[in-house]
Amino acid sequence: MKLLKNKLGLFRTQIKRNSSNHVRIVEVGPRDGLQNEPVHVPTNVKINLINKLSETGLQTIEVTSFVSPKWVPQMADNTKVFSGILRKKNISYPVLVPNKQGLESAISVGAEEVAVFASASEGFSRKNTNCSTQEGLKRIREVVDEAKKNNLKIRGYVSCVVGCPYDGHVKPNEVSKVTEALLDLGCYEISLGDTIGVGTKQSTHKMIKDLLTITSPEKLAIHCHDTYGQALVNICTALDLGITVVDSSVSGLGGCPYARGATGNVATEDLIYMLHGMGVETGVDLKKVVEAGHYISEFIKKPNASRVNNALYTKYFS
Ligand SMILES: CC(C)(COP(=O)([O-])OP(=O)([O-])OC[C@H]1O[C@@H](n2cnc3c(N)ncnc32)[C@H](O)[C@@H]1OP(=O)([O-])[O-])[C@@H](O)C(=O)NCCC(=O)NCCSC(=O)C[C@@](C)(O)CC(=O)[O-]
Repeated sequence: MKLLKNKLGLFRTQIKRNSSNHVRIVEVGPRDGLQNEPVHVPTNVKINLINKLSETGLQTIEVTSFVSPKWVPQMADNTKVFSGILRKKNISYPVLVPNKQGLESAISVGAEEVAVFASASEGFSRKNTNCSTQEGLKRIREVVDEAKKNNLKIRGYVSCVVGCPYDGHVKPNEVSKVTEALLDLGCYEISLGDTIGVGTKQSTHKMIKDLLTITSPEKLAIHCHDTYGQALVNICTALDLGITVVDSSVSGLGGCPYARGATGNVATEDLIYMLHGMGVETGVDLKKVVEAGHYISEFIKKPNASRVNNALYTKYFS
């Protein structure tokens, strides 16, 4: 009986996967990628990067964050960056906001979508936002109420969905509780952040399965840092469970300033290469993303963290 049930479950997942042959990529490089960059990245370089990314076919590009510049100095030029980019009609340009002060700044420059963030673990919540998860959710309620009055779209993040740099293992039901709270507040989608990239196929599967008891895969996105090289496997696990929105960072830029040692997100180039190889459409031109990734990696003088970029750049451009 159990075997039959498992087989049926797998069959349903396959149907879901086959019927959804498109993945929406949320490019987070300009925000999540650059926020932890020790080299000061000038405003015009950030603007050039975002404009290049806008030409690739990406539908969503997270531009910057309106957080305290005392906490994240690299994002202090948020208003200049947002105002300087060439915004295309068919692209959404969300910005990260932690509180009402950030929301007001975002609204003042014309942001139409904001992303709020809470942590499934207490330790990370305190280090990242100077408050408990519950206090954070209260702050988010204020942001969401105001954002709704201004007709903004609101995306939610849950950080530390499988592990926390301070508290260790995070239980799936803690992730589900915070996700449910953010959905109840009115977020249209929740991005599940493996902030320190410790997830494996098994822990990612367990976490998402728990979430699927309270919501549907259409409400979820996956956001994997690649610290342990597990990101693509974990993304495939999420796709198998019906998730069709994936966050990534051009050339694997980044990390979180409050999660020491964590590397960047899965590289957008690697994600596209994998998805296209699986026959999944993204609408994104890999060659143009490779060019954008090379541009920013050259500027910050770091080896490009995308293996696909390293393999393809000379092939495309020499
Ligand atoms: C939440 C706070 C503000 C609390 O920080 P706090 O120090 O408790 O806040 P405060 O209200 O006491 O304010 C302190 C000072 O900051 C200013 N301030 C306060 N807010 C703002 C604002 N919005 N914009 C500009 N300035 C601001 C405020 O005006 C004041 O200035 P002062 O009076 O001292 O001159 C702070 O902890 C913070 O900004 N944290 C954000 C940290 C961050 O950006 N982390 C990275 C993003 S999260 C992430 O990367 C994970 C994610 C989303 O990618 C998913 C994943 O990977 O898992």
